[in-house]
Amino acid sequence: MGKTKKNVWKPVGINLENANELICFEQLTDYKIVRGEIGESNHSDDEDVPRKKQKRKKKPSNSQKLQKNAVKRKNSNIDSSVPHKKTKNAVCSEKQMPEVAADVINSEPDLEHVDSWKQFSLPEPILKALAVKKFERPTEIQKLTLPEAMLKRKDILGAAETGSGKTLAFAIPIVASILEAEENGKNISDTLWALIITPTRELTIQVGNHIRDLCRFTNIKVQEIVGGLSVDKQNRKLHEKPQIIVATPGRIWEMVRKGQEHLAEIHKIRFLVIDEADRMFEKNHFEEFPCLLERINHPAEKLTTEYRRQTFVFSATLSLSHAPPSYVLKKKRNKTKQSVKISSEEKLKAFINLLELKHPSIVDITKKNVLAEGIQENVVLCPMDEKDYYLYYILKMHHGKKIIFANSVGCVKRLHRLLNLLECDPKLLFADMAQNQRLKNLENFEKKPNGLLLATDVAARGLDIPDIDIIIHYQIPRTSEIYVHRSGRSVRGMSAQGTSIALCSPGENHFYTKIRNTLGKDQKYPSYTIGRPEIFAAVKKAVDISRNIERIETKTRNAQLNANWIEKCAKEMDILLDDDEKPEKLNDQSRKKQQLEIKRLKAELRSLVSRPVLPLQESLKYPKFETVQSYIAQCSQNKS
Ligand SMILES: Nc1ncnc2c1ncn2[C@@H]1O[C@H](COP(=O)(O)OP(=O)(O)OP(=O)(O)O)[C@@H](O)[C@H]1O
Repeated sequence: MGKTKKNVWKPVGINLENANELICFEQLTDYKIVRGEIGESNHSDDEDVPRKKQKRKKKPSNSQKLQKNAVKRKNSNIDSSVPHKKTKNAVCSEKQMPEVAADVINSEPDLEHVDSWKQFSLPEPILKALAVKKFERPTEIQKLTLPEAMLKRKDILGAAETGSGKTLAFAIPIVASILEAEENGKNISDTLWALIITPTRELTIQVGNHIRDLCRFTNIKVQEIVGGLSVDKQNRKLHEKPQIIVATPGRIWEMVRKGQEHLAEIHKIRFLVIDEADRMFEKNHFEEFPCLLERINHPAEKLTTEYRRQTFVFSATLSLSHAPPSYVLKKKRNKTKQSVKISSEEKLKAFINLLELKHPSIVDITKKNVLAEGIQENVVLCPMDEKDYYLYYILKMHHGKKIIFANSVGCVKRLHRLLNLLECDPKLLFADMAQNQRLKNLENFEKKPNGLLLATDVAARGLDIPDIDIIIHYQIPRTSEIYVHRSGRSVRGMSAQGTSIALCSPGENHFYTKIRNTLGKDQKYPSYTIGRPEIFAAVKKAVDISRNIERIETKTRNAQLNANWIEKCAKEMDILLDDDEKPEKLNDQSRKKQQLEIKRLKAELRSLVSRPVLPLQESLKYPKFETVQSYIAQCSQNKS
């Protein structure tokens, strides 16, 4: 809701006999929506104006946008209070970092704050970058990985909860190794040194930015290579010969296959990182990934000790063990006549064999329940067709940033239409969307304190967006891994808290039970409570109206599409349709009637959704239900 100005409240005549806890109903008239910090409405006309103006401006290219984002991130992290002193390693030319250079070069981060990193003998530019980020001490996974990777030069299989800092655990050894090689007089400024593979484009860009942050006091070049953006532009970027490439498997393989010059010696990379490794090795996904691995591990190119490569394999669910899917189970049972459950050790062994790793260090600090500490879990058990009520209720009752996950694109699209009608301003993210739209939606979501993202599992892994309060599983995910990763979008870095709410219909109950079993939880479901039944009733009404509008609009749209298709086919085949073959179309009168009905429903809906659900100034950060309860108690005291 926006803040209101010039409010005029007018009593509304409604029968309140059965609404015990309801205080009153009023209609707000003569108001003006002012964009506020909490819950901006997408219905407001104010929002459209600058957008239209922006359209006229020449749009920046995608790569410009990405670069701008990277710069924005850099600037937001820079502590400019202390003067800068150039050091041997930190030869950062102003030409290379034009926009950040001024701040960075004039500031000398205080290395006292990063004392606890000094045990790893990190090069000074890395310590400075950590100081700028205010990362005072390593996280657990970093503490355990760095000595193995940097001092013992081991391959690593790393498993730690979501949001625990795995990116730096593999990035620091790479950057340190480049700096060390330079220090030893090697000219490797144009050498492809490390390749990092991640499963999604957004994650690739995020990891690229993260590493660029780490390299801000160096000359190291980092480049992202992802599908969906121009191949030519990315080709040009590779002509700059980046030392670190972060990529999705499909696009990088395409470029390797086509003989891209900088990738010609990909078998000589010193570091290979497979982030979200369990996802990368999933059957029928990333078909190009085995080809890429084969090229990197080409037997004819057996490397001398000089080129010994280190491989880092990371994921929050790397060692999560559970029974395979039922269809695999059935097949195996027929053969072995016994139940098969892959153990954590077997799973890790499979990665070691697939990647041909020799004596890797296994750093597995996942806890029994795998989920990140600080995530509060809840479940709503409800019939399928009531999920929309609970969803909207949760959105209305709790402030903060939220992500709604669904299993299919169709479901996400339907919810998008519904939540738009309910003025929740959801941003969409699914794999088939144009890449620039995906990035734009993510950026818009990130910016808003009460942002709402509606996504498929393309957003489930790795995305590191600060301050996400609530994750809603609109549909129960089919695997425990997805549940862990989805929920893990809410608790990032040190000392964060978040909530994961699953909407579970009777038909999904066995999936939910299986997830709980795999994650070692007991069978007592942590139930979500409806604190305000009267609000739930109002929410239900609004959802019903929206569904009604959505149903009418979808029906009309589908009928129109069908009619167009039949007519197009008939024209292409040069066939004249008989009257009874012609697709049914609404006549003018029916169309007008339908439009009036939609108009009426929309007006009714608007009056419902424009009213604040809770007349409290205070924001209801989940799960502070006691705030509502004490408000009700206070109101009834005032009444009596
Ligand atoms: N030592 C540190 N101190 C404070 N914050 C840190 C530290 N290391 C990393 N972070 C921050 O923690 C957040 C999560 O880090 P990162 O994205 O690497 O987690 P992750 O373990 O890879 O999570 P996921 O499994 O979900 O991909 C990031 O915002 C990162 O900047």
